Amino acid sequence: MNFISTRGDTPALGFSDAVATGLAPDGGLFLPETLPQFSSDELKALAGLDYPALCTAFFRRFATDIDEATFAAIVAKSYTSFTHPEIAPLVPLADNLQVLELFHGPTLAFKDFALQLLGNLYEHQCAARGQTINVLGATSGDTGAAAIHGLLGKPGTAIFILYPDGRVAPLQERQMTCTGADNVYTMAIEGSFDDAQTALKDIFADQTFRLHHRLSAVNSINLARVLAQCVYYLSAWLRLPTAQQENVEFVVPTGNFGNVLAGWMLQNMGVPIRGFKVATNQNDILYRLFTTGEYKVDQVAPSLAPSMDIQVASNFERFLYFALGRDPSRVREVMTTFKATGEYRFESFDRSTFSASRCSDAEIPGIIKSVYERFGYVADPHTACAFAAPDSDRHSVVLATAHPAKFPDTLRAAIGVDPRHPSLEALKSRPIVKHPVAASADAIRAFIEARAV
Ligand SMILES: Cc1ncc(COP(=O)(O)O)c(C=O)c1O
Ligand SMILES: N[C@@H](CCOP(=O)(O)O)C(=O)O
Repeated sequence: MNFISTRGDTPALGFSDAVATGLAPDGGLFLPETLPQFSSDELKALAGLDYPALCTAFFRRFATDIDEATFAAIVAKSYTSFTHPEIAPLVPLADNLQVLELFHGPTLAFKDFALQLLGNLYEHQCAARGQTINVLGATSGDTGAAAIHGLLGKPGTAIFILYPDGRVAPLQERQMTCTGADNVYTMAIEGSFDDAQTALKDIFADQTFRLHHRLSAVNSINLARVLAQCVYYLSAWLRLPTAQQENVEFVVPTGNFGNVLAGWMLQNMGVPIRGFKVATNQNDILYRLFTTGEYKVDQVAPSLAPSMDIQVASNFERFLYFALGRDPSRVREVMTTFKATGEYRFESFDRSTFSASRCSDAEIPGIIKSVYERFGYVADPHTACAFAAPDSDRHSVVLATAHPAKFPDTLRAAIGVDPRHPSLEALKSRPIVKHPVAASADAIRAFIEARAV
């Protein structure tokens, strides 16, 4: 399987090279050249596989340049650090409502699903190619921690994480800055996640720097992230009774649009999912897109669901590619206009698969309370956004994207509960090590230059 850039000016690459490259050199995002199709017989054959076996079977369609036994071993290792035997349990709340819990990995957020795997893939690549690798990511809280824990102490790797200072939750910051690992560098920048992500893309666009440092990406600009996230949708879908399978809507707390895009890509591979609800916080650019057809950037407003405080959603470009009939020249045109004006209006696009909801900060505590009172379920503030606009005519599976213990202040204020997790408690007495760096590509480049392996 080859992977092509949404902007069409990069030669197609195999899986391992596309993963190592991260952002395509033409500024676009990699996508599979064609989306493989799963027939209903093939789907039936996947039912009953455990999570690692399902993940391996799914990736056979994509990671065709890694032999199956090697890939299976990488996958098996990646999911041993999850504490729930089902890896991604489906918790019933009502007849037509379930929660897909995605927070049983080492950093208690859905990012672990892809970043444990990516960390092990990088380790495999370093060994196979006899090279070191420097990994760069931007985070609004969870990707950074998960990426760091995917690569912690792995020989031949260094990891550089940009995050908006003061705009991630205190325990998220501790997960990144209290590791004590000497291959981890956390850069606290002034500004928002969008500022961090813009600087990161500028650095990846600098091919000389990227190639010199063998720089790779851990954000969902990396196609391996999105593919690994397809697997938990598939796993959940396969576990639903037949009547629910075709009527299911996944309700997805959304920021950078990687999570819900993964589900949508799986639907486009022939898995008959009814639809997806894009659930935003008060940073509602994607809510506005899917209700009006207009994609228009606004100021990022810090919220109680800080990891979703994003306006410029990276994976919009992948969606755009499909929405524009897979025409890279149109993607280039739209992205150039968008960069200059901060807006784009679709004349028409089929958004029937998507519904959308948004949730203000004023609403989040009330939703946490009502979910707790109605179902006895403790939802973190991001997951709470997915409960904002319940549907009655379909089977809803809400994606619980983070463990509530990461956000104790909001939980205490909403329901008087103080959720704790031993891995987070252990961090509270450790020293924070972070590096203030200006949110400019030059300053970040200089920082990396001095520390890269
Ligand atoms: C807890 C949590 N929920 C939801 C999201 C949004 O996911 P995505 O950026 O893939 O849309 C994030 C960050 O990405 C997150 O950390
Ligand atoms: N919410 C994310 C932001 C980055 O998203 P990604 O999926 O592109 O890595 C975070 O927690 O860092």
